[in-house]
Order: sequence, then structure tokens, then C-alpha cells
Amino acid sequence: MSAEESGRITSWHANPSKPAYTPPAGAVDAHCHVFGPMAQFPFSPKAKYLPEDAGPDMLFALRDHLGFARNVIVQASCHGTDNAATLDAIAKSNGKARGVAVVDPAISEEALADLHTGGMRGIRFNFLKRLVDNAPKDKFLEVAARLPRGWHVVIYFEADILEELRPFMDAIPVPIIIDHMGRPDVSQGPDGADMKAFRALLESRDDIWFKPTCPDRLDSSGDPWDQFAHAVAPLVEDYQDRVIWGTDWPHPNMQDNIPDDGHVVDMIPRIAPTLELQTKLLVTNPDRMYWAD
Ligand SMILES: O=C(O)/C=C(\CC(=O)C(=O)O)C(=O)O
Repeated sequence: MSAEESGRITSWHANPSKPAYTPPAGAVDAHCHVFGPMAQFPFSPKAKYLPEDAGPDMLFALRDHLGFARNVIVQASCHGTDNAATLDAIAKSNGKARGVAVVDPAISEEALADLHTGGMRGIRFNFLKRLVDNAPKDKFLEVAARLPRGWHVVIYFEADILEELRPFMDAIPVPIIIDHMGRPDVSQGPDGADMKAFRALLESRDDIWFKPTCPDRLDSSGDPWDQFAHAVAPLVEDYQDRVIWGTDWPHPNMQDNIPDDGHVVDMIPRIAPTLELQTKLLVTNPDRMYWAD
């Protein structure tokens, strides 16, 4: 059966180019995922998309091809709260990967400790209605209050619910990392309403970090994503101690406009033009958040 007949999606570029940009030694791709392999790690019955297999071998080959040294693997919604595939990839990385889990908020302390041993350093709360059925803020706050020491929370939301989420984020007792800057409309430019609202959030706490990632998702003008570069570079400059970066490979759900990962990497010097900024974005900041112990 072909992938199309089986309903499984291939969301990644078959032959990504070599980037012109060379990341510094030790660089971390701090937002990527693995899918399956399904025969070993079945997808969640609640999954909103059914991808083709994109396992650790493929991820590590891409890491090397793009010039990165390490990965932070974020549990994707298609695997629900069963983190086995992500843990398997971390275990196969020879210490070159850490992870972010998605958990049932009723998870025990023992299970959280096991996730820490397996390389997880945070949990993700996903508020995208097209990806998850419900996102119970009260239960999320309860589990956020009893995470292992040094952990953080990753939050994924779209710009239209930022204000609604402010009280919830205010109440989170650990550092926060916002995926893809909360998906601002980058066509508004660096001083547009979405960027202003996001800056106000960053000003509200100095332990809110973010990922200036996913030009392919956020910039409908397409590769080379000039609107993204224009809107995002000032944000990276102004909050350079609170940024980490990732490819988003295997680009879950992207069926149209699948990005060339080499071109995605070539966005880095456009949003972080100096070696000092690049080193913070790709090495020292992710080290602080994921390899502190
Ligand atoms: O990978 C991302 O960051 C973005 C995703 C997928 C996702 O988050 C998930 O499946 O958990 C998206 O916008 O569809």
C-alpha cells in the first residue's frame, strides 16, 4: 500500500540541501521530533495526523548533514502521552540528545523521575485545537508545580490566544519556553500587534524563553522567508539570553510547502547575525536549559 492509500503523511524534504551556514561546534537543534517507527511505537489513537516513520537514524543523519552536534527531541502530539519513541531516540543518541515529554497530568513522581533518567528535561503543553482535543489549564498547573528540579515547561499556542493564556502562564512556577514565538503574524513586521503582545509577555517575566523557529509555518511569502527574517531578528537581538533554535524536522503536518532543511538552517545568520548571538542561540542557551546536569 502506498503512503497515500494508507493515509500516512510524509512531511519532510527527501533530499535537503547542505546549508551555506556552518553552525558553531556543539550546536543544538533544540526543536525536532521522531515519528515511530510505528511497528515498534504505535501512534496514539487520538493522533490528529498519521505520519510515515521518521525514526532516530533519520534524525541523526540529518543532524550530521546540517552540521549540528546535538538534538532536543520534543514529543509530538501523534504519540500522545506515551513517550517511548522519544525516549528510545534519546537512548540511541550516545548522550547527544535530550527531550521534552508530553504527560498525563496525573503522572506519578516516580514516572517523572524515570523520564528525567531517560533524558527528559521538560514537559510540553499544547494548546493547538487542530492537534489536541483538550488542554486542561488547572491540571497543567498542578503537574507544573511538581516537576523534577531544573525542569521547565514548553508551551505551544497561536497568537490569538496569547492574552487568554496570560494568567495561566503567570501561574507557572518554573521557566517557560514558547514554541515558535506563539506563532505571530510575521507579515505585520517587527513592530506589529502580534510582536508587541509577545514582547509584553517576555517583559512580564525574565524566565520566559522562546524559539525563533518555523519560518516555513509562519511566513506565507515562502522560502527564503524574508518577512520572517525581518520580523524576528530584532526579537533575537533584544532577548538573546532567552532563545533556542530548532529545525522542527520532520515538520509535522506540513504537506504543502515542505521546507528544505538546508534553507531553514540558512535562516540562522539572518536572525542572529553575529557569532556571539549564534553561540548563545545554538550552544550556551540550550546547554543551560538541557545539559545543566
Ligand atoms: O512541531 C511543531 O512544533 C508543530 C506542529 C506539530 C506539533 O507540535 C505536534 O504534533 O506536537 C504543528 O504545528 O502541527
